[in-house]
Amino acid sequence: MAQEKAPPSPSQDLTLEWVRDALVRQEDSIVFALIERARFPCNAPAYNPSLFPQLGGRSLVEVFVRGAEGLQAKCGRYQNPEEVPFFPDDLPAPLITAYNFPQVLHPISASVAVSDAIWYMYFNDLLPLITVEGEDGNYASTAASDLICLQALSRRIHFGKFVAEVKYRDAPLDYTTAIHAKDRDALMKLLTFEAVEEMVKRRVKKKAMVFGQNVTLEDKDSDAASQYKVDPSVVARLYEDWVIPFTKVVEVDYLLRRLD
Ligand SMILES: O=C(O)C(=O)C[C@]1(C(=O)O)C=C[C@@H](O)C=C1
Repeated sequence: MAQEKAPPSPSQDLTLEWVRDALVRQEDSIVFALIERARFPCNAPAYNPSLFPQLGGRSLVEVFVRGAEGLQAKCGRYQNPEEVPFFPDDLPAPLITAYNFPQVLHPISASVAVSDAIWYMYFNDLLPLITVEGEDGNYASTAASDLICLQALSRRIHFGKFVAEVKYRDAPLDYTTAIHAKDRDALMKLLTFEAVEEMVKRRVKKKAMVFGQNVTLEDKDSDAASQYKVDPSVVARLYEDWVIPFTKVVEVDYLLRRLD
C-alpha cells in the first residue's frame, strides 16, 4: 500500500525545499480548520468579555484558549520550537521529559512572536468574512474550532523562523550586511520571492475550492455543489493580506537577532 514517507527531520534536511513543503502541507490544515469553523454562525457571545461575569472579565474564547494551552503545555506541546502559545505567561511546566526536538534555530527564536497580531486579525478581520451573523448557542464547539484555526495559523506564520534560518544559511554574507545595518527594508527585499507568493495564493484558493465543495452523487453539478463551504477568494485574501505579510515580519524579526 502506498504511504506518504515520513517527513525528514529539520536537522538532517534544512533546505528551502523542505521548509516550503512544510508550508504547503500546513495550507491543508488551515483550509480544513476554516471549513470547520464556518459550520457555526459567528456566535458573538463567545467573544464578549463582559457577558459572563463569572469569567472574570475574559471572553469565553479567551478562557477556552488559555485553558487548552495550559493543558497542552503540561503535555509538552511547547517543547517543540514550531509551537508558539498565545498566552505564554503563567503556562505550567511540562509533566513529561522533553522529546529531543532538533534545535536548528538560534536561541533568540523563542523571543520572536506575532501572536497578538494573529489574535487580533483572526477575530476582527477574518471571522466576519468566513461566518454568517447569528448565534446557535454552540459556544464551546465554536471556541474549540477557533483554537484549531488559531493554532494552525500560528504554526504556519511562526514557521517563518525556519524559513529565515534556511535563507540565512544559504546566503550568510548577504544577510549579515543587512543584519549589522539593522536594515529591515533590505532584509525584506532579500527574503521576498513574489512569484512564490503568487503561487501560494493561487494554490490555497484552489484548495478551498477542492476541499470545500459540496459533494453529491449527482453527475451534473447542482447548485449546492457549486457553493463552497468557505469562499475561496477569502482564503486567498487571508494569505495575501495577513498570513504571508506576518510570516515575513517573523522572518525579519528573527534575522535581525540572528547574530546576537
Ligand atoms: O517561501 C519563502 O521563501 C517564504 O519566505 C515564505 C513566503 C510565504 O509566506 O509564503 C514569504 C515570503 C516569500 O516572498 C515567499 C513566500
